[in-house]
Amino acid sequence: MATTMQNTLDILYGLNLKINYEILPIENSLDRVCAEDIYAKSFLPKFNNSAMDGYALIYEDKDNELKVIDTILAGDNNNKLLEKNSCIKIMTGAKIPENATAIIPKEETIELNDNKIKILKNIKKFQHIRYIGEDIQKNEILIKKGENVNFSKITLLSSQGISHIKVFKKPKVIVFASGEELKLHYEKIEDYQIYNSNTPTFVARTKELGCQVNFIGQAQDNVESIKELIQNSLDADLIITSGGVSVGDADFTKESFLQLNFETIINGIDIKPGKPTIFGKINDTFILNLPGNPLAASLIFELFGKIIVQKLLGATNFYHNFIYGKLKENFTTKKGKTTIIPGFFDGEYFEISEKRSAGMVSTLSSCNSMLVLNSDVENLKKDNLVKILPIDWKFFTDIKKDFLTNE
Ligand SMILES: Nc1nc2c(c(=O)[nH]1)N[C@H]1C(S)=C(S)[C@@H](COP(=O)(O)OP(=O)(O)OC[C@H]3O[C@@H](n4cnc5c(N)ncnc54)[C@H](O)[C@@H]3O)O[C@H]1N2
Ligand code: MOO
Repeated sequence: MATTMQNTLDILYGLNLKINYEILPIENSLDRVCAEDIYAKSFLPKFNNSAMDGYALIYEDKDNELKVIDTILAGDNNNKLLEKNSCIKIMTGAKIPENATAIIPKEETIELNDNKIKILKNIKKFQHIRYIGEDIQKNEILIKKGENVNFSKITLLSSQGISHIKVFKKPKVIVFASGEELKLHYEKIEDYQIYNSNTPTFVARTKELGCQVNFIGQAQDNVESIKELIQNSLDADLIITSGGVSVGDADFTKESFLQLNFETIINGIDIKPGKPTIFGKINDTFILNLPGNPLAASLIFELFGKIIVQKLLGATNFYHNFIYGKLKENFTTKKGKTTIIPGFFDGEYFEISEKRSAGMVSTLSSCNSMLVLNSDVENLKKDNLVKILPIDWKFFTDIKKDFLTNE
């Protein structure tokens, strides 16, 4: 019996996986998931320092002529103290004298004779001083186990002199398809044959999502051929196949997996498109059998497969998130089934794709997101707020927009 969408999500959200880690230099850990909690080794700044090129002084002396008694450059270990009515010339980033209580930028002073300066502007106590620990406190958590390592985490790590971290190993994914009518894109085809677009699609998609992906060719539509590919893939964390899961005379995928002790976790999902989806495992290898229809396969992967990948990556943020947008046009559908609707979100409006037939291949190249409609939805009105799930979320546009926020 088919599993509801909600139960399918809960099963996937609840998958309990043991994922192995490796230790990498931080330069090579980009887009990996951190496998340990990482704490700050020291305060940042490590010492009180100047935010400006100028002079360090004792605030109370601000109205007097100040004698310049020394110069401190960034990187100097100069422990000289200020005396009454003195100042020390200081550079941005340099350690300030222990008794300094303000920094005056150079351009807000005039140089007098006798190596003296005078302050030209009002100043505030403690101005332009960057205090120890105001950026990062010693022992503060920098990256939590399960968080993605992106450029900003590299900033944290390098600022702390952390050179190597534990990250989860990239999930190993193997993708193949079955179907006598299918040929790979580098093969010659007859007019009655079809290019296999699903395999390259999921090789690309899982690579984009951070997996290590292997391509092992394509099965013929018979049990022995499919079994050979499966047996060759059981060192993977996840096998993704498409096609051959329905009830047709040449649908052998299910049978082949069952002969290899496939443990079924989900056998059909109550959703449109993509109902014939199967999910299960053989030993420690998860297997996602997507429907052959290309759009159905991709939408099911975006809604469910991506959660499996997030979990295999070791990420703790594996729940779907959404943003609200307005529906661009009125929309009517047949109720009774949870439905995945692809479309394009321009930052304000979600426009439902007109091409939504499960067998299409062209739809997603002009979509960046999707809606999931509850089974009781029949009519959605223009301007209704809808919950939009991103697919492709590098959020740029080909239209020049004013993005400034005004009061
Ligand atoms: N009598 C029924 N027929 C069908 C049902 C049903 O419930 N009863 N379900 C339909 C639904 S829904 C779907 S989805 C498909 C699922 O079929 P399969 O997963 O068995 O896939 P195939 O039959 O092999 O192929 C379906 C379709 O997709 C094309 N295809 C397959 N693989 C690829 C690929 N790698 N790249 C590009 N295109 C592919 C294939 O040529 C077919 O057109 O079953 C319905 N039928
Ligand atoms: O559900 Mo099928 O997945 O319509 O193509």
